[in-house]
Amino acid sequence: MKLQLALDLVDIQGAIDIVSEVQEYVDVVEIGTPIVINEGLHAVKALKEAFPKLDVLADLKVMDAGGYEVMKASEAGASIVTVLGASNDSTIRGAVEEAKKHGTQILIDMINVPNLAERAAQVDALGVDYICVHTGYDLQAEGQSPFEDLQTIKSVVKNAKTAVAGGIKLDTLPGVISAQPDLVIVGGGIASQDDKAGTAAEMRRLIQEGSASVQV
Ligand SMILES: O=C(CO)[C@H](O)[C@H](O)COP(=O)(O)O
Repeated sequence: MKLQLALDLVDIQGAIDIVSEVQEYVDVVEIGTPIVINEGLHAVKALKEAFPKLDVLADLKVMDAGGYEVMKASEAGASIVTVLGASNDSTIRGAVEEAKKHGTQILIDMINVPNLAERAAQVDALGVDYICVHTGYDLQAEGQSPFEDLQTIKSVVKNAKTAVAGGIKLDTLPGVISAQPDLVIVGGGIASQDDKAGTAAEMRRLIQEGSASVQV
């Protein structure tokens, strides 16, 4: 199980500052959609240059032109690119095909997909690397969480790895870990904390403990 730090509400320098504090505890750094909108793919390039050992995820939430968008993000240094599960299958196929040329991975974001189990099974057959349940900020504000959705995809996804995002904090992490996703995505739960390194270290410890308990 890997830990991904999502950076959304900062600029490039702010992102570098946060990652500098927590880099030893995270596996993947996400350049969130707001950063890409504000700064472009330069943000992906800058973070990859600053932290070459970390995987950088470009949260483009691609909805069309999958091949082209994945090509540009891969050229900027992204190891993983997000494509929306609500996209047409042809967009997802184009993204997967292009990703293979670059050794990049595709994470399908199932945000706002109504028929989650059915669509997750369809997307799983398209050769994607990750399928991610995600409760976005607007629904988090209405009290929703991605935890039930994670159970749903765990029961139907057979090929891809599973991921979960949306308001995960230190106190809700144990419940997430017990569902055994392959990738846990945390934004504000680390980036908005006063003690970012301490929080990330504790999350890393819990994840290692949770992964080990399943292996034995
Ligand atoms: O993709 C996102 C928003 O669309 C966020 O990066 C994701 O939800 C994780 O951040 P947080 O833990 O703060 O919810």
